[in-house]
Amino acid sequence: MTKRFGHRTALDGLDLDVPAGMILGCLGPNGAGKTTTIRLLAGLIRPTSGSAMVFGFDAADQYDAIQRRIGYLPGDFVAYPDLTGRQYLSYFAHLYGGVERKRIELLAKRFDLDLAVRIGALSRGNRQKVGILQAFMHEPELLILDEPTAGLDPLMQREFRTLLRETRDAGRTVFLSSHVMSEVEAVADTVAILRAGQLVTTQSVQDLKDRAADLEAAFLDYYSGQG
Ligand SMILES: Nc1ncnc2c1ncn2[C@@H]1O[C@H](COP(=O)(O)OP(=O)(O)OP(=O)(O)O)[C@@H](O)[C@H]1O
Repeated sequence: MTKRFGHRTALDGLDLDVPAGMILGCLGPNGAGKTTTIRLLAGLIRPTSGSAMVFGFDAADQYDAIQRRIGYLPGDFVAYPDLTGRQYLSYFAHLYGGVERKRIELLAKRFDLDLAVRIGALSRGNRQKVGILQAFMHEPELLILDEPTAGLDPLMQREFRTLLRETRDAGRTVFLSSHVMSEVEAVADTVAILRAGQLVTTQSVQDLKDRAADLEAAFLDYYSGQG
């Protein structure tokens, strides 16, 4: 895929496969094209050339065919401030074709989120939890998550990682972006590194661990173009 915004090239011929049943972590410096990739996969924007195929459907042109099968968490998650978490999630549950209320309540309990509070009155991390529930509650086959742990405290990050592993172990697929190599290392099976709109490398996390004595240093080399 190539995506241009005016004269600016956000993605420059990106060719990437996300294997089913895996967690793929997408890393890269600011402006590398991670969010653009995610928005293309989620069918929110159209590539300038090329295509994003999800379950064999064109994500932008055949969005209706994939909508209920994906869970999307935007990087800048914002929700209607006047609704409570419960009202907001019920609305989306309806759009998704129905979600068991019990499942929403269980997820909320797990993340220590009070669904009776107005979203506008929640802290940033607690708002992010509403976004996480929205993405996961209908148990989609593919999760597309833009910096999902932003704002979460360490305990909640740990809970979120457990949820990701359960999701993968249930045979579902996760594509997530992150700035934090240690986060990707902790959960992902595969890492894709973008730089300046291009794919620098895709590698299994285990391979990287085996090869690099200092993983953080290896990643920084990739980031800066030395790798
Ligand atoms: N709507 C837009 N209009 C113009 N330029 C855009 C738009 N969206 C993204 N870009 C540009 O495309 C490039 C890639 O941006 P993108 O947000 O995908 O990067 P990123 O890897 O997610 O960065 P970060 O780590 O800072 O979130 C940047 O140069 C950005 O300025």
